[in-house]
Amino acid sequence: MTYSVAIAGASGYAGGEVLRLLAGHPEFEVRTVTAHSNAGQRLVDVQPHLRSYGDLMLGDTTAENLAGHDVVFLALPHGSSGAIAAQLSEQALVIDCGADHRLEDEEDWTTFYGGEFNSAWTYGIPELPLSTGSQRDYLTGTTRIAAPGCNASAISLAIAPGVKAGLIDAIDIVSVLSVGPSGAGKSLKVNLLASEIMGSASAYSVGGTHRHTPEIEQNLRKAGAAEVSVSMTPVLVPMARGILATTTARVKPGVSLEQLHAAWTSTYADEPFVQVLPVGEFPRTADTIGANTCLMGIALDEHTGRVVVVSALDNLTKGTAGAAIQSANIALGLPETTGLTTNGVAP
Ligand SMILES: NC(=O)C1=CN([C@@H]2O[C@H](COP(=O)(O)OP(=O)(O)OC[C@H]3O[C@@H](n4cnc5c(N)ncnc54)[C@H](OP(=O)(O)O)[C@@H]3O)[C@@H](O)[C@H]2O)C=CC1
Ligand SMILES: CC(=O)N[C@@H](CCC(=O)OP(=O)(O)O)C(=O)O
Repeated sequence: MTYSVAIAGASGYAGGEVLRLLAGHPEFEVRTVTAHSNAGQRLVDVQPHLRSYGDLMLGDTTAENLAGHDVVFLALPHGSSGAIAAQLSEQALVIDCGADHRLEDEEDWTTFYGGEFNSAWTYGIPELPLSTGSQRDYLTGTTRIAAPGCNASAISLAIAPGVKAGLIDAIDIVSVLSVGPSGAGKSLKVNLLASEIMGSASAYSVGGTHRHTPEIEQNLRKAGAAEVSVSMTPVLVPMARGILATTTARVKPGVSLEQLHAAWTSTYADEPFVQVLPVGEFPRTADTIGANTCLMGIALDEHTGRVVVVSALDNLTKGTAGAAIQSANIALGLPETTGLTTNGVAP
């Protein structure tokens, strides 16, 4: 069966990555693409790397233009997808790449985002370990999916195995991330100019203010944490895409590196897209670019009694579009890996 697909926000980075991946998806046929300021242009003129779409035109992002498709990907700014999604058929599979449907707690939404609160949809990290099973179990047959935040994916996947196995103390999780500017989208911002970014590294959302904090804590509660607190600090670095998260947590007394490595390895043993490296090896963002993979390496800092997990992923692929397509595959009962690759581009 071929599913007809519409993509809203097709002129942006996330929408562009959905389109790049869907060009190789045998079951999905992209029929409609929409944009905002770029509506009325040819897709390829706005996204010149997407040559396979020929003369496909960008329409306006309206519920009418998105209606009548089997699958709709929304890659819109926060706060824009809630209203449009509410007008789409309940039969259509809708995947929101933005944050509008990720959080379950209205207070968290108000504190970190503000504006109208929308109810949470089925969360789109299939491999996320839950106290029983994994998030995959909830995705089959769903028609509404909230794709995850990219930093939230890198940190949640890195530390949830230790929470689930009861090997770490979830009340003191600290993560510092190196992130590329494409995570901030395509719109012009002074702090994202090449002249500001090249040759410099700068922290942002410092001091517990990053919007992904409640999303990660929500994930870790579902992994089994009774109490959880996460302190995360992203650092903007000069690489177009990619995230390298270094996440640490105190281990329970007597826990060894072998136990930690075994817990992480067994959690992801059957996962095609999450891979735990052998002891002593740590991932590079370069090996994940364009791939739907999250790679991670684990160490035990015996001096401080903390596990150190280094995880890498491409914010636009496994961090957004790849996770969205993987989750859509599961929802529709297709093989989960359809249209997705574990191979990146190198160098
Ligand atoms: N970039 C990333 O790594 C990640 C992004 N996401 C999420 O995906 C969504 C899209 O992000 P991203 O692609 O990076 O952002 P971009 O700024 O690159 O793209 C935004 C898209 O939304 C359209 N748009 C802008 N304003 C409006 C509006 N008022 N109404 C409707 N459409 C509008 C733009 O159209 P036009 O260009 O024509 O104006 C463009 O197609 C966001 O919610 C983001 O948080 C999630 C995870 C990671
Ligand atoms: C560099 C940069 O600004 N990165 C973004 C990543 C955003 C993302 O993952 O997506 P959502 O906005 O959909 O949550 C950030 O840290 O907020």
